[in-house]
Amino acid sequence: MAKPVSIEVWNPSGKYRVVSTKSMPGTRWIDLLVRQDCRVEICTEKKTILSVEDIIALIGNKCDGVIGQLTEDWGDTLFSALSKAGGKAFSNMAVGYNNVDVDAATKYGIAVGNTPGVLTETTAELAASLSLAASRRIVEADGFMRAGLYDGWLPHLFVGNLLKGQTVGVIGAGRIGSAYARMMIEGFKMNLIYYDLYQATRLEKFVTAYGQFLKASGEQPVTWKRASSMDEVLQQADVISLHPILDKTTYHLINKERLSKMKKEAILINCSRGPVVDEEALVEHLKHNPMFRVGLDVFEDEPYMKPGLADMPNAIVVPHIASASKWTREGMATLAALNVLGKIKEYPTWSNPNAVDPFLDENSPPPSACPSIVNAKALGLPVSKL
Ligand SMILES: NC(=O)c1ccc[n+]([C@@H]2O[C@H](COP(=O)([O-])OP(=O)(O)OC[C@H]3O[C@@H](n4cnc5c(N)ncnc54)[C@H](O)[C@@H]3O)[C@@H](O)[C@H]2O)c1
Ligand SMILES: O=C(O)[C@H](O)CO
Repeated sequence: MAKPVSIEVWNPSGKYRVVSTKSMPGTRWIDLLVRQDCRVEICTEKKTILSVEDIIALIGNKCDGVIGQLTEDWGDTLFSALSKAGGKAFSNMAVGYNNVDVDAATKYGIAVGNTPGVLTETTAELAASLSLAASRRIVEADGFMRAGLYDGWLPHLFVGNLLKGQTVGVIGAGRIGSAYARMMIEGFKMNLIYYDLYQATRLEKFVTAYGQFLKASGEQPVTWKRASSMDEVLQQADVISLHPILDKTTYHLINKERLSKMKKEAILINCSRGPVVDEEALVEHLKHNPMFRVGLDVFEDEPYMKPGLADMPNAIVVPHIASASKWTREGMATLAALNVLGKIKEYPTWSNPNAVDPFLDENSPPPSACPSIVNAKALGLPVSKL
């Protein structure tokens, strides 16, 4: 028998039971659920990653919907348990949902929500921060200062790379990849080369217009190129940032062979998902190429790092914090709660999950719609006309 899991309860007499596997930032998400007659149960277990068994215990015999986290394994077992408990909806508090078996959810008629849009700029800002930190060796230099090693200015001390005029490579030019590209182009006047399965038309138009503006101001214009293969990006770019989804096509997209195609002094940034990079091959590459640098927010076996990575001075590592701004995390909690609430209330799905601002305005009630349901089509859910 599954052991009991500790919880905090809001609105005990609410008609619909909604479980959140973690405490989430802000209180708006709780208020919105409570106002619509939900009893909200928040798991208060101390351990960071809940097991399938823990979550089954949380779901119990009657549960209308669950808000879960990207660290949890939402497969057939959990969707079967949720369906038996009368559940209709699950939402990840994340845009990525590689931890969710969407087909299994669809089989049980359960909607799967995610939280796009609200974290686009925040995640892109961390990728940009890592790009700067790696190119100017900020973390190494900080450690040097704190160790009391600085004894005066020297011409060779922590010499890094100038970004201006160099080429930024983006692999996966979707929402976040495009926002990152704009930051690097507008901020540092870098040229763009990108690879995606689809054409990033808006991004191309932006770079063209910005290039014309620079030219008209007597400056060197920036340029863009859509690469016909990923290797073209790897060979030509000075800074490469990875922003695809994680699926079978992107698993170990960056491996030993592909690393060897990159420039010796290139910078690689990963704020997508850890398994997009073969981390063992990366550690070897870092060892043999001291001027090659990486900035990593995500890891292949989170929360662990592959042996040797933490010892590499040419690696900057942060613990999956790319979306960690207060506004964004509160917004993610709101979108996840509204996905679950909307399905319970049989609201239609929002027509454009990239335009979620109306759900985030704290001064007005959110639209009566589910902000983003990834299996809406498969479930035949209606689309909002709002
Ligand atoms: N580190 C973090 O905290 C953090 C935060 C947000 C998102 N993410 C990750 O970033 C991912 C992207 O988010 P998004 O909102 O930009 O999604 P998105 O769907 O807008 O963009 C993903 C892009 O990847 C492209 N793509 C898919 N397969 C590809 C392939 N084989 N080769 C090249 N491109 C491919 C798609 O065409 C799409 O343009 C999420 O799925 C998530 O895993 C991480
Ligand atoms: O996919 C996501 O949303 C991130 O990994 C966490 O913000």
